[in-house]
Amino acid sequence: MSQVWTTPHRPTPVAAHVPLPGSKSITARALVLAALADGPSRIVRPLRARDTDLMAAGLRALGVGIAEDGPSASPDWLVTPGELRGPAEVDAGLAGTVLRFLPPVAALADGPVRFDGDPRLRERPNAGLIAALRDLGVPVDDGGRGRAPFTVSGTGAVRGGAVTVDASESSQIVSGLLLAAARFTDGIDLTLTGGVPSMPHVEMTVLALREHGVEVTATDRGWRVSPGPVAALDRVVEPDLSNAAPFLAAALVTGGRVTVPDWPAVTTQPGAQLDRLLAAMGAEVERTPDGLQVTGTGRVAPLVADLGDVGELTPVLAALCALADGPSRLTGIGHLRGHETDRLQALDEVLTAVGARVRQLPDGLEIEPGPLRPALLDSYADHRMVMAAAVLGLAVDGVRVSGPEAVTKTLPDFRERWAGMLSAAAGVAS
Ligand SMILES: O=C(O)C1=C[C@@H](OP(=O)(O)O)[C@@H](O)[C@H](O)C1
Ligand SMILES: C=C(OP(=O)(O)O)C(=O)O
Repeated sequence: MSQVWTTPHRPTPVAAHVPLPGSKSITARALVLAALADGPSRIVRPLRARDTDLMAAGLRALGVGIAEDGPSASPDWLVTPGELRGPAEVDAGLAGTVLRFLPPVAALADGPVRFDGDPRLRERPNAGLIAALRDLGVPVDDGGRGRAPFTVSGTGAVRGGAVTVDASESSQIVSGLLLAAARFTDGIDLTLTGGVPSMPHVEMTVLALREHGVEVTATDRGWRVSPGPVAALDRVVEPDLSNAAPFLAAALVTGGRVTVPDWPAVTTQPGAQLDRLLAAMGAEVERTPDGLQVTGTGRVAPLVADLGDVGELTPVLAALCALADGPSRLTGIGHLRGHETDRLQALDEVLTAVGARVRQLPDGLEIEPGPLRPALLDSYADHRMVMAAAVLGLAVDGVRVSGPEAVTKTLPDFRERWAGMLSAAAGVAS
């Protein structure tokens, strides 16, 4: 039976340092590239959460060695590439990264690999990836649905070469193809048919490939990856800046101060854009020797922004919009209808329940704050909807959310960290 979490109400300013575990997106890329590399790689401070554990399990099912090494509280992952093989089953859970990054790896395996996952995974769009794999010479049986469940029947090699890809529904389709492409006989010359959301995540993929010694060129139509070895690489994973969003938002909502340490000076993580987005919403944002420091000024300003590059920040930013002192308009995020849930619909329901007036646009939301009221909210099995509910609960006494365990997807101890932040007296909240 699903739990219900009464989110803590906080009428006084918070003051906390909130260290955060590793980035989901960097951990996922590190695992895939290490699995395809020419020798063993060490991943230090990997995110350990449902999505990344499923990525590791999927790679193990394909023949990759992944072992824990180091202190038992936060072991490294040692990844030893092996001969990729089927038959295998990959449980993608609700992880878009597993759904889109592992089929091109499975295409390199000898034998059939079946992909499936949670009921909602079966609704997440994947036709662009399946069509591209077929065009690259890889048989995929998806029963004509363009979604999971599907079976990739690799023969141990992928021809690769020129391919035209529709990645309008997810940047992960591009990332998945690029990550495996150096191991295709002819590499890949990928042409996009249209737009692609979440460009920073594609840039993260390109950077990770280059760090592994892979030649990647941006073309005027897409990207080209040269065939060749993927060099083994030891790497330390940056903290997850998207998961910093609810904690930094707490400073804004309560007029307090939150610092997230180890904030990278340069990064491709979209969460890095929280500095400008929270500043636009009224926060004072400063990089200190400690990390990124966000201070609330007592005002939450409305936001008018295209969030197409930073879609995964939307639930928390939309929660802030419901607490702002004017109407907001968030656009460029039509693809969020294919995320863990239809996030535009879910945010409409949740923000309306706490008193906002919400209008869905084809590619976004208009949010007009209203008199706030307590409500029982649904998590829609979406980790970021739980985090959004927590932000609302700071300002609205009596916000409850069902299914809070959805946070296991990327931050299993979110509720403990949230409580730690609220109980810290200008101290460390971990
Ligand atoms: O490549 C990645 O690690 C991700 C890309 C984005 O996906 P979409 O382009 O499907 O939004 C993002 O929303 C997701 O959380 C992680
Ligand atoms: C969209 C997200 O996840 P996924 O990697 O499953 O697409 C997300 O974490 O916000």
